[in-house]
Amino acid sequence: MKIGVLGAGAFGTALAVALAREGQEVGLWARDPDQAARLQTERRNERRLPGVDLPETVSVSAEIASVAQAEILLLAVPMQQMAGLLIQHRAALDGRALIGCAKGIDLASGRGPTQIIGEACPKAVPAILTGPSFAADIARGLPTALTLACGDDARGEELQGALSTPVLRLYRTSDTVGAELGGALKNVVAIAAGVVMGAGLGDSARAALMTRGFAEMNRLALALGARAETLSGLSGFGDLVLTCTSTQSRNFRFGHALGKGEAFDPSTTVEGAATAKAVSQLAKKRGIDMPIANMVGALVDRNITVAEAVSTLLARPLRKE
Ligand SMILES: NC(=O)C1=CN([C@@H]2O[C@H](COP(=O)(O)OP(=O)(O)OC[C@H]3O[C@@H](n4cnc5c(N)ncnc54)[C@H](OP(=O)(O)O)[C@@H]3O)[C@@H](O)[C@H]2O)C=CC1
Ligand SMILES: O=C(CO)COP(=O)(O)O
Repeated sequence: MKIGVLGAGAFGTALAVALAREGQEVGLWARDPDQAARLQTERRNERRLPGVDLPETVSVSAEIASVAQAEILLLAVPMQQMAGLLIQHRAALDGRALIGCAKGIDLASGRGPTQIIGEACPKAVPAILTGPSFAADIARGLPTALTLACGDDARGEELQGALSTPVLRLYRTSDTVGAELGGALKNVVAIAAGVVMGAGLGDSARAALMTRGFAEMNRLALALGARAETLSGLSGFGDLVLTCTSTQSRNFRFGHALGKGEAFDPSTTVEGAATAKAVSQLAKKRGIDMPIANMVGALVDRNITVAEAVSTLLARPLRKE
């Protein structure tokens, strides 16, 4: 089955490389014609995924209509860009299997990837690929396990088969809500974990933050219809652990810089920043307590200082676990 990847960033390029290494023909779409031409001739994406060669079976193009002819399309653009991309290119994309790879919630609509896909492209088969996996690890061929969530389990099984490789192992679920909320919320907690470490609060405080963050993830996700086992799986707990404990994570590094009072490159993709605000809004509407997400949203907007955020969290009333 031919596969198309829309978005030639770190993750899109890594997925294209991993699938092409298994002999798959992969079309990779970069929106900028100059960048597409450079990748196609140089066979490298030095800006987003340095040091990785593109296999011969990857062809890079800025023509979305040609890449979109593939049966399966992976949408590897940042969350806040996904709705615009789908609406702009609906004619080319509707009716395909469209697999969201972004980890976040759209700030304007409060929706996750599969709902955004379903609304923009009503004839598409919406799915999501998520779980603990750094682009650089995938590109190096290191073993990774991810979650493929599709509401239509029969189509999900086809996609699972088409996108798995011996080292990229996909587990399957029909719980799209749980899979996408796990991936979105763990980025918010990872920013908070970075703040804790950057502010010098220590490993014990990070473990406490991760645990309370996981409780918070469950509270919102279950209220929105997710299954508890999805949150405990790769797309929730698994990715929470990875992202809160690795300096490879951009969300963690962004939080670390906040905690230390250092600057951070604004061109870096940090999905948890907008998503913190999106989930705070979702939770507020439902009366759900999300102190960590609220704190991250306020820090991102510079409405509070790190010292104020820490003392607010520590001053919360003592309660049952
Ligand atoms: N990197 C990782 O390890 C992983 C990332 N993800 C998820 O994948 C998603 C993408 O992240 P990642 O690839 O790392 O991000 P990058 O910052 O590396 O790349 C983002 C890419 O999206 C492109 N892009 C941005 N806006 C648009 C648009 N409107 N239309 C078309 N293309 C656009 C950018 O193009 P341009 O260069 O022209 O700006 C760039 O190629 C995120 O949601 C992230 O959470 C998931 C798992 C792992
Ligand atoms: O989602 C990821 C790993 O699973 C990548 O995390 P960052 O976006 O924080 O780099």
